[in-house]
Amino acid sequence: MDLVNLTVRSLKLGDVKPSRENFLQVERDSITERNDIIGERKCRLKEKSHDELRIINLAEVAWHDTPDDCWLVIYDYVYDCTEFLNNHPGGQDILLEHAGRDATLAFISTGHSAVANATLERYKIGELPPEERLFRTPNGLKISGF
Ligand code: HEM
Repeated sequence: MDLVNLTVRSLKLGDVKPSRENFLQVERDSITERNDIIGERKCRLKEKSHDELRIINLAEVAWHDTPDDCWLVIYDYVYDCTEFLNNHPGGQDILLEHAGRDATLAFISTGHSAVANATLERYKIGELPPEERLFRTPNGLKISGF
């Protein structure tokens, strides 16, 4: 495209004035889109029901203690953190130190945010059998507020 054509084109574009209504509609559309995305994320992070969770005991968790297969126990729930290793803001080494074991105290003492707690849900794959739980009683009641 030569210079004359370009100039004519930009003059034409300059004539198109965005109306206030168009602008508001674009805003409305983008807000609706954003709300849909947030809603979808909330759904995905919704707490898994007990029926969806597999009972996994500590002996089984212990087998998953490598960078290719890293499970952690936090608050009596079992998490497969393998895919999260490279994305953990605290680094992967600290997760690997607890691979195959209970990491609840380490997780609490680091003072993780609400975002971190919500992120956990994504990796939840099961829960400990009632007799191995520390934070929830066998009838499902929580012992501590978490
Ligand atoms: C699946 C389990 C875990 C998830 C989803 C997770 C998530 C996160 C997130 C989102 C952050 C950013 C700060 C925040 O929002 O709180 C963070 C930071 C951190 N995490 Fe974790 N974490 C997990 C397990 C652990 C464990 C077991 C430890 C062991 C001590 C740990 C140690 C840290 C540290 C030291 C930081 C701070 C990094 C910094 O500020 O430089 N995390 N984690």
